[in-house]
Amino acid sequence: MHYISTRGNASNLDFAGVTLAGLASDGGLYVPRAWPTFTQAEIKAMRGLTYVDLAAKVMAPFTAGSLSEDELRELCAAAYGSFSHAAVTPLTQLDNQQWLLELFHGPTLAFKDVALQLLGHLFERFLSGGDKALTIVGATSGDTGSAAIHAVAGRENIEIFMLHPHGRVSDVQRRQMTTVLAPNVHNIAIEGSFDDAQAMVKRMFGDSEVTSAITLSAVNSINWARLMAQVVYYFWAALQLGAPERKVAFSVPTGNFGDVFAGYVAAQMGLPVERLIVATNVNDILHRALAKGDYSVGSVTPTAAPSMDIQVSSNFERLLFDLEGRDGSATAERMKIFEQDGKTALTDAMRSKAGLFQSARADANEMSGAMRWAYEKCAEVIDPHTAIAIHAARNAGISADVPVVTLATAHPAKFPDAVERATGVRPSLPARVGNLFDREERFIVLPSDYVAVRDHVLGHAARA
Ligand SMILES: Cc1ncc(COP(=O)(O)O)c(C=O)c1O
Ligand SMILES: N[C@@H](CCOP(=O)(O)O)C(=O)O
Repeated sequence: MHYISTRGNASNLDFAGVTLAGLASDGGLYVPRAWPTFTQAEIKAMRGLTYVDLAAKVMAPFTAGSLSEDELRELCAAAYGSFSHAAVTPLTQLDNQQWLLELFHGPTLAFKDVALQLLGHLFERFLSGGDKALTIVGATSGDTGSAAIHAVAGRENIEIFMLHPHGRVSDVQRRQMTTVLAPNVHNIAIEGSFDDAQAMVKRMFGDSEVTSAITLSAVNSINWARLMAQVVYYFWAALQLGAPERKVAFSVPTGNFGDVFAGYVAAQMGLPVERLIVATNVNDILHRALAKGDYSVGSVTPTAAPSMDIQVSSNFERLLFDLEGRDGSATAERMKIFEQDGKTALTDAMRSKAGLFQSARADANEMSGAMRWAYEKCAEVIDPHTAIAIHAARNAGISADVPVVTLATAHPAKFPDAVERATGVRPSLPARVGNLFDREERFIVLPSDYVAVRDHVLGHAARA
């Protein structure tokens, strides 16, 4: 399998290459040269597989040339062995139509673990025996940070720098990062927003002072391997609900557009998907883009679903590339205008090509209402991000015979205050997380200034 950049001006790489590279050298994101597909018979034959076996089967076409299906299965077994539920990502029924896909049974209680536990093993495999030392730089609005840190803490030849917006993540989210005291972990609180942090991370990949000195890699969903691992659970859920004979709709709490893009990839591979519902909070740039063609950056409003307080969604570029007919120059031009002006308009033709997507926005009351509905009518305590997608799922007008699966992206105990306000229930942290509030924290605060952050990274980076 070969990978190309969405901006058409970087070397093509194999799977090992894109995993280590993270972002393409032209600023674009790597995508497979063509979407691999399964026949309906092949999908039917996946029924009944364990999560690990299914993961190896679904991902094998993407790793071909770098890892065999057997090698991949071994890595998946190691990655998913750390999950607290035997089903890895269990499916729970809410009512006659609504289902929850619980993605929070990994070590840090969010869907990020599904991909990042595997990515830790992939890094180790691709670095082993060589003399490369990797410097990972990532941005987090709360969940990627701890999942990535837990995946690489203490690993040899890797230093990780994680940027989070100072004071804008929950206490649990911050402590899940800052109480990991392994010497290769560097937490940086930025006096700015997640978008500021993400922009600095991307800028480092194009900065020759950085790239000539150290080998950079990414743990955010700009790294293709992240998305690849997230495709699996769409197959997992749909197969249990009757695929490939029956279509399934998914409702996805969305910020950086990675999780829902993984659903789009599953559909490109042949999974019968009825609809992908892109659910946003009041930071609704993606809702405006899909509903009206207006992809324009506004200012970020802090919400009780802080992981989705995002304006510039990295993976939307991967969709734009497909909507532009996989034309790298056209995508590069569009992204250049977007980076300059903070806006770009989707044509009607592009919007109609994106017809699999439907979008919705939930405000604070709608989010709380969905938490209350889940608790009072279905006896489920859900987190604020999941609630946004539940609100969208219940109001999407999907035909009653189509199951709707909401991706439950975080454990409610990550956001106890918001959950308690809505339901009266204060969820407690699972024992496996330990007592975060008794542990020492370590992080530094830096201004939202690219040079200050870059110099800090260069001063502490991994060197072979
Ligand atoms: C709990 C939670 N839900 C939803 C999202 C949004 O996912 P994505 O950025 O893949 O759109 C995030 C952040 O990524 C998150 O941490
Ligand atoms: N919500 C995310 C933001 C980063 O998203 P990613 O999927 O691109 O890593 C977070 O929790 O950090």
